[in-house]
Amino acid sequence: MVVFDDVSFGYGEQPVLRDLSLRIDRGQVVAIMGGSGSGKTTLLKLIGGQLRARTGRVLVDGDDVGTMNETTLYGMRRKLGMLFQFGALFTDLSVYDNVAFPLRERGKLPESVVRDLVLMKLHAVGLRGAAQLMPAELSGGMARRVALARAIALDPAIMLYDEPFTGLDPISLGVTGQLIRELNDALGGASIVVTHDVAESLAIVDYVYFLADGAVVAQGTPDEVRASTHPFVKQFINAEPDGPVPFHRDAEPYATALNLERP
Ligand SMILES: Nc1ncnc2c1ncn2[C@@H]1O[C@H](COP(=O)(O)OP(=O)(O)OP(=O)(O)O)[C@@H](O)[C@H]1O
Repeated sequence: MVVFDDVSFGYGEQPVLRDLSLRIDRGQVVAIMGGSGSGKTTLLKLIGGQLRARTGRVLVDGDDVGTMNETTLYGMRRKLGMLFQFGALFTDLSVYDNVAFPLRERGKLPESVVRDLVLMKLHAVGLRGAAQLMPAELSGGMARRVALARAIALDPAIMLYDEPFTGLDPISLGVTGQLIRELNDALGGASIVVTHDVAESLAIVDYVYFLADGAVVAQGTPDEVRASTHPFVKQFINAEPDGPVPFHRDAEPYATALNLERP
């Protein structure tokens, strides 16, 4: 469903992805893990076509995103559903109208069909009973689930999740993880979960890629990841502050920055 074939990308002079190759097959939920600034969000933007690879190819459902024009890009994006960490709901619209929004925007659907689809999506996330509430009346976990119902309104073949677990309480965390898995299996497509949340994602994904400095440094199934002796993977799994991923970003020496080196 998604293939990165030797992809390089940078903002200006700064290289962000270096010769990155990975693939996500139909039916799979795949986690992309990596430290802050390792290029995870950039990777999602390359899939959505907001950014284009400098070298290499990004294929979505077999088509090269880098060569798409406006029209084909628009068609490709219809296959994508996105849930972002702060995927804000429209605060002046009810839960029902939030989920109906992408369906109405698409046009042509009679309101009776919109209604059935909205209730079906809300039912899938367990919130049919919240249809008439306003976003301000929802807990953080509920709001995330409504955003998820809205993201799947048009039955996307590929779901992209950017930090879906951030800021959730343990119960909402588990519910969101299970929903990601169940919706993937129900939609019959593929899902990519960009996350720092090791425990939650290992419980639901089929495969994990670890990114560091814009390259894949380790990969495997959850069982392989748990058994890995790779220093990077161990640092991540055990949440160690320092290791192959340094705590400090490269900077001038601290003493120089504080002007302590003057005689
Ligand atoms: N629009 C931009 N212009 C310039 N540099 C950018 C831009 N967006 C991101 N970067 C840089 O590219 C690198 C990768 O950013 P990216 O957002 O992909 O990382 P990330 O892995 O998603 O990080 P995090 O987990 O902190 O969200 C970072 O060093 C960041 O500073």
